[in-house]
Amino acid sequence: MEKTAKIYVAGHRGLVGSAIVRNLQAAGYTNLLLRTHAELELTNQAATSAFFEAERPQYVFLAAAKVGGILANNIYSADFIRDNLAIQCNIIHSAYETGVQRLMFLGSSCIYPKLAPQPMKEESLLTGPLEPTNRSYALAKIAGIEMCWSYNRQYGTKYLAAMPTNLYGPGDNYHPDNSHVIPALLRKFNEAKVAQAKEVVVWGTGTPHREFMYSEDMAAACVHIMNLPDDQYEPLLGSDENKTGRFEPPLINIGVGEDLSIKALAQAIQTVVGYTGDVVFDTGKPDGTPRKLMDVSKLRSTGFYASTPLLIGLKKANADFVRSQGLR
Ligand SMILES: NC(=O)C1=CN([C@@H]2O[C@H](COP(=O)(O)OP(=O)(O)OC[C@H]3O[C@@H](n4cnc5c(N)ncnc54)[C@H](OP(=O)(O)O)[C@@H]3O)[C@@H](O)[C@H]2O)C=CC1
Ligand SMILES: C[C@H]1O[C@H](OP(=O)(O)OP(=O)(O)OC[C@H]2O[C@@H](n3cnc4c(=O)[nH]c(N)nc43)[C@H](O)[C@@H]2O)[C@@H](O)[C@@H](O)C1=O
Repeated sequence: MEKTAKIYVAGHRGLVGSAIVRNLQAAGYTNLLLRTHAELELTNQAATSAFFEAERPQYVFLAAAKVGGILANNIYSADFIRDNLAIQCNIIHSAYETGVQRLMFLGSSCIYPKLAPQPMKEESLLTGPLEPTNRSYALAKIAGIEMCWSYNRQYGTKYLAAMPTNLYGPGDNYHPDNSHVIPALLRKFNEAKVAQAKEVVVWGTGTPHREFMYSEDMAAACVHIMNLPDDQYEPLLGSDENKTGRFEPPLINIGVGEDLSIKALAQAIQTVVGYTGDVVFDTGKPDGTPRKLMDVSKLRSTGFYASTPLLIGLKKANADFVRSQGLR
């Protein structure tokens, strides 16, 4: 991407979108196209189409989505499938109509089957049943991958679907119930520390394993991939199955390649926060997928390695939480 290229970051106030904007600005990109949710409702097809017609971005990072943790996905499953299908359908089709050069659609590691072999390779897509707690969100994301693939095949577009592992970082959603595990536990341990509470309740059995990537590393990976030269980018765009007979969607995993149990994560957050009470597990809450460790060989073959160790990232994320809540 040239430094003056017009780059639309959809969802630029979210965890990932805001990190992409900071990364692009630090690298000297001067022509970023940004719209808040209030300014542009991306589930509205006419509004999205009019925006693309008027602005004609050259590159698009599609980081706008309805996002939440295990409980929100389970409870609001209709909202998750409806909003995500609409947002991605409107953006991908408008990008095609206005000649966007490259588009990166962000999915999630939950697109892979619940019991996919570990670490999960891109080729595990559509090989088995999904985790029920987030099936509606996962199916919307799978439809987004198929949409990128179909447009690439039929229209010769260059749309790539990137599948991040679980993410965390500054500006995260710290809602007590609807957020992901790291922001939720940062809130719970900090609040318990302030209140001198006897215990903190962690959901599930503590045995599931998750892989976590710091949002700044995720943004760096997205910008790195978007900037790959054609001879490295185009092989990622999927094959034409009719010609090759190969099931090769335009898919790339983004992660760090290592995971830990939720129990070990809770202990790490407890240490970072400095909470000295007990940790108990609420086994009435869902565990979700037992393990989802990404195979990141494809990403690494492009030359990208994440640089933030989990403990450093947790300290930075905790500092953001403390600052955002005015606790210190
Ligand atoms: N966070 C994570 O752990 C993971 C995230 N991902 C994926 O990464 C991407 C970004 O996620 P993340 O940054 O965490 O999400 P956030 O919830 O932090 O941000 C999403 C952004 O999208 C905007 N948005 C949502 N709905 C609409 C809409 N209808 N019209 C316009 N804007 C809208 C939000 O604006 P507003 O807040 O104003 O509604 C917000 O700025 C998503 O595709 C997600 O699926 C994948 C794996 C893990
Ligand atoms: C990114 C990813 O995020 C979701 O899937 P998930 O990986 O299950 O994410 P999670 O962060 O919510 O939970 C991870 C684990 O942690 C446990 N856990 C403990 N205590 C809390 C807690 O207090 N809050 C939460 N949310 N989880 C907790 C929880 O029980 C689970 O075992 C989907 O949205 C999915 O669609 C998706 O894409």
